[in-house]
Amino acid sequence: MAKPFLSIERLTQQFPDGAGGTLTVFENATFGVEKGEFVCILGHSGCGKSTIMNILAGLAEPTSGVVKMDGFEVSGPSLDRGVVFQNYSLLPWLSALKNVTFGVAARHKDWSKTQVEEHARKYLAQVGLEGDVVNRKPSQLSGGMRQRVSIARAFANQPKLLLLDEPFGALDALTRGTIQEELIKVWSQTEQTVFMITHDIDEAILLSDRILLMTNGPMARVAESVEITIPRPRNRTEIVEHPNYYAIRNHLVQFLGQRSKELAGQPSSGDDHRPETVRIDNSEPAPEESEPAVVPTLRAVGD
Ligand SMILES: Nc1ncnc2c1ncn2[C@@H]1O[C@H](COP(=O)(O)OP(=O)(O)OP(=O)(O)O)[C@@H](O)[C@H]1O
Repeated sequence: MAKPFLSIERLTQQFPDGAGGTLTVFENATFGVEKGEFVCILGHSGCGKSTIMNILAGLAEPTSGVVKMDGFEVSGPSLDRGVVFQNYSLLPWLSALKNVTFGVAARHKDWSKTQVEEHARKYLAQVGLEGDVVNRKPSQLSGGMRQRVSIARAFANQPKLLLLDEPFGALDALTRGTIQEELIKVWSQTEQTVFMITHDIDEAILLSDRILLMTNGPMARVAESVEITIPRPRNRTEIVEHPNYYAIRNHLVQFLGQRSKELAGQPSSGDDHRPETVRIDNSEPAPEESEPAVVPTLRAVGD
């Protein structure tokens, strides 16, 4: 089988537990991400999502296991992997525009100043930042605007892999909704590969091609890969009308509310440690002469 663009193989992370022992946060995490795919990871606090993200970014080393991108092992940070954190991480002394041109100029040393600026302005405009506002410093922008600059900066650098660590976590619901749609727009125009952490189930369904589900830590693992069988383009108001929406949502809620605990600490069933693929599709006619479809038990559990 061909290797995916991004391949995470048997990643294990241990830390000292503070009492002289060892804490195994996750064990043998194994999954792939295809080129151009948008994948979200969901799991309870402490299962190791940010640790996985830091390893993918090259900011941390796993205890064991490897990450390969385009066939090469990832080690150390690189312009090929862009990261957007929750807390914006903009350079406070530079304007919004300069925060974006900074990376673009570093990546395209042969471009003229005008070329760099046009490129940066194009990405800022895609997230709704046009005109004089791009000359403001981060302290003169709202939280939502700052996060828009972070997203524009990340996409403008055109990394092979974009890592988003709860990029909307600090935003109010309305701003969050608008920026989610802007993110979809930029992503669909660039076809970049995105790996994102979120705690928001509806956000994950809206944005993802696939959602990875982690069991609770310690000894967490990536247990399921849930396909989002809802066609694009998607928008927040119409997506809930799709026949698959609540079936997928209930499956995710049930996993996070119940199965993530039940499966905690259990080793993966197969030798390859890959997550089980879950495909829920009520919009397809049932194929004839096939096994009866396994319908996941639906159970309402509060978030
Ligand atoms: N440098 C470190 N040293 C020791 N323990 C650490 C270190 N970094 C993370 N941990 C521990 O590893 C576990 C996983 O942390 P991580 O931040 O990756 O979880 P998470 O799933 O992203 O959580 P959240 O959803 O709350 O952000 C936690 O128990 C945390 O205390």
